[in-house]
Amino acid sequence: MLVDRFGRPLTNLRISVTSKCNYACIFCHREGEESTADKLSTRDIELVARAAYSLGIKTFKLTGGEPLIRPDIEEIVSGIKSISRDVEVSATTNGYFLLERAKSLQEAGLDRLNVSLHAISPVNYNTMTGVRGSERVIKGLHLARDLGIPVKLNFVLTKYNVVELPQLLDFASKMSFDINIIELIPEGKGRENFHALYYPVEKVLPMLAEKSSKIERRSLHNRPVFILDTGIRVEVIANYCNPMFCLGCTRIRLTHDAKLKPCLNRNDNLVDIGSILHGGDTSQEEKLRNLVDAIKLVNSLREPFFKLNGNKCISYKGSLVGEPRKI
Ligand SMILES: Nc1nc2c(ncn2[C@@H]2O[C@H](COP(=O)(O)OP(=O)(O)OP(=O)(O)O)[C@@H](O)[C@H]2O)c(=O)[nH]1
Ligand code: SF4
Ligand code: SF4
Repeated sequence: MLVDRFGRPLTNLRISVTSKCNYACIFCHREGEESTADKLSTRDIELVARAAYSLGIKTFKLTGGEPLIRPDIEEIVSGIKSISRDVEVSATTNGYFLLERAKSLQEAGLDRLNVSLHAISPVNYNTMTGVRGSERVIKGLHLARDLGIPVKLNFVLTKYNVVELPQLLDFASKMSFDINIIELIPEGKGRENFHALYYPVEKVLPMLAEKSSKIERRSLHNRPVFILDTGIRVEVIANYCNPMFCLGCTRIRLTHDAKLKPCLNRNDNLVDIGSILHGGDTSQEEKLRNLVDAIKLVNSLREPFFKLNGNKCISYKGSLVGEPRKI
């Protein structure tokens, strides 16, 4: 397994299979990517995943844009699953196409799903996403549950939807779904709308603590996990000014335009693998060798975005950001 200069193992590859999306969320960070043409074929994705697996990466997350927009998303899943039995493939989706695709994704081998549900009320859902889709997504969620696909609900916390949180906890508890409560990050639309939308996650922690019997910490990002009395797990994702979070980062990204990306928040240290995947007449073995070298290079470029300096939080550039978060 690869480990970076800061002692962080590399276990996880997030693959943005497309930059296209049928939603217009007011906080979208677009995985920190710049919007350009999609360049990854089904075969390209499988090849990169094979190279990653040979370096000890066994966990793969399909993201977008909206991954279920791809007509070949099932082939992408089965291609990665064909690498080995110990590979996990999950997807993060807005859930709009679950009704049509949940069954075929399960048949392709998808292990689990993260589905965004930023509000249950149709009006607030529409405000958050620009789409009248809550009822359809909730139907898709029922189908996923009936099929036995493990689901985590993603809830980006903002001033607009904080009122929805108690209802969401009830819904998730009834459905036996876990939850990610995600603090807004100043990236993409989240940067443009930050001051209008930002709601600090600390303000909802007392409510979670009151409903919980136990609090654990996950190794990924050292995220706090509240185990609710109803049995579901609620993870809190608060990256901004949080050196503990970056210290637990075990991921790299493959962008929709064929670049390896060491950090969600940076675009200045990408490794372009377009020429390895698409350049000339090289054999698959040679492509795989070159991809392995590219992943090693990206691992050497990994660096926590936020770091602790004494009792202050600094960015990777060394500039002072503020007081480190205590979550
Ligand atoms: N800054 C930062 N944020 C991340 C990172 N990974 C995930 N996030 C945030 O967490 C949100 C939810 O991510 P998901 O793709 O649903 O999955 P996850 O919970 O991170 O991963 P799993 O536990 O494997 O399902 C993303 O939209 C990001 O806002 C990361 O490496 N860095
Ligand atoms: S947050 Fe997800 S669903 Fe919303 S616009 Fe961005 S990619 Fe689409
Ligand atoms: S280093 Fe920090 S900001 Fe960058 S991807 Fe990892 S957790 Fe996210």
